[in-house]
Amino acid sequence: MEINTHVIDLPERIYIGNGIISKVPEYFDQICLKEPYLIVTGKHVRKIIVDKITKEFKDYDIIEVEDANLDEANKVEELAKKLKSNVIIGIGGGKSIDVAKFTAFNLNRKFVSIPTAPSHDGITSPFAAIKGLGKPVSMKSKEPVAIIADIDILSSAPKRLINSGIGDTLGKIVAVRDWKLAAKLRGEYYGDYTASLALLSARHAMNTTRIINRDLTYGVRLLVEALISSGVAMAMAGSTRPASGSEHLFAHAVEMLYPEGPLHGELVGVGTIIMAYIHGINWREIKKALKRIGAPTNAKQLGVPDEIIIKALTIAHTIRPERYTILGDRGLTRASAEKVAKETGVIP
Ligand SMILES: NC(=O)C1=CN([C@@H]2O[C@H](COP(=O)(O)OP(=O)(O)OC[C@H]3O[C@@H](n4cnc5c(N)ncnc54)[C@H](OP(=O)(O)O)[C@@H]3O)[C@@H](O)[C@H]2O)C=CC1
Ligand SMILES: O=C(CO)COP(=O)(O)O
Ligand SMILES: [Zn+2]
Repeated sequence: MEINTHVIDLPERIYIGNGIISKVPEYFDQICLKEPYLIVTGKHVRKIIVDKITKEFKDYDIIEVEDANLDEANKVEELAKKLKSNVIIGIGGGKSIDVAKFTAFNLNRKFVSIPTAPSHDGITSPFAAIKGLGKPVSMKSKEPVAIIADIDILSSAPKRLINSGIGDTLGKIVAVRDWKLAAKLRGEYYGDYTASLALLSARHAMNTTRIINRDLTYGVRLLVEALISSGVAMAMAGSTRPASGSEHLFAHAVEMLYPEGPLHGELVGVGTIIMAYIHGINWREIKKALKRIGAPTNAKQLGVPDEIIIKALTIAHTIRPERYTILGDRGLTRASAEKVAKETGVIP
């Protein structure tokens, strides 16, 4: 009899609270993380936040990444080997965290996640979106030994980044429907528990849209918890399936066609409106929620030409053919793509 082993890599410890960034050295002692450390960050985050963390470090190096791609990951890998660092720390948005966890996985080093923006659910997930590997989808990576989520820092991130995290999380409403559909039509494994966890994150994100305009700190805390549990859902499922369906395929397609475009979560938000419409669920509620917080709901606000939106809708199903979604095997015709984009108000 074949025994299927399902391995779940979860974060070991999550620190979440206000002003906790100054406690990083204390936390590292608690979980016995030893220097030298390698910090992976971006040039903006380095200026604003990294110095606050490294004040008490003695043996460490910092590397700035501009993009989450293979070339950058290779540079980080080389430096980590040279430095003989056992701990790779990602400080920043999704890009820096992804490069750090991908390198930590390849070298089998410990990975610490210090998010500076609640813009994505890669904070916890043992997956990384690394460009240059053929497909714009996530690769298996290292789970964090610790996540340090300072709500003061996360709340002071630009509003656009906060809204982006809400968009990424609302996407789970569609992702879970797509997963259920794949289970019914293709007999794909469907994990009820992880699906529920992902949906719970989306519910939290929906609540956040009602709170954040009057209580930013509380709203961000709620959002961060949602992002963390969506990442846990991915870890438990052993894939990004609970967190990424047709709405993400649309986002990836736009990113491919229009690389310097919007933030990941902004695209996922608009993708969620469109795919919810195709699923026949309450897409207006999703659109209203995004509008409430001032997140983009159409091509103009995204800064993406209408033609790219239509093209992306027609190619989205080809991005990850093995992941069945509402787009089916043949995707949308150009005429249908135009129709759904118009009816949802994404294009005029
Ligand atoms: N692994 C996974 O499961 C997931 C991965 N992702 C990936 O994450 C990426 C998206 O992450 P996202 O955070 O939106 O984009 P980025 O990491 O590219 O960050 C966007 C910008 O925000 C800046 N920034 C971050 N924090 C702050 C802050 N506190 N104050 C001011 N500026 C700040 C960054 O600065 P700097 O230039 O210094 O970095 C960067 O310029 C995509 O590559 C996506 O594929 C998304 C979801 C899940
Ligand atoms: O962005 C993600 C979840 O929010 C990861 O999804 P992908 O596997 O589609 O890259
Ligand atoms: Zn995402």
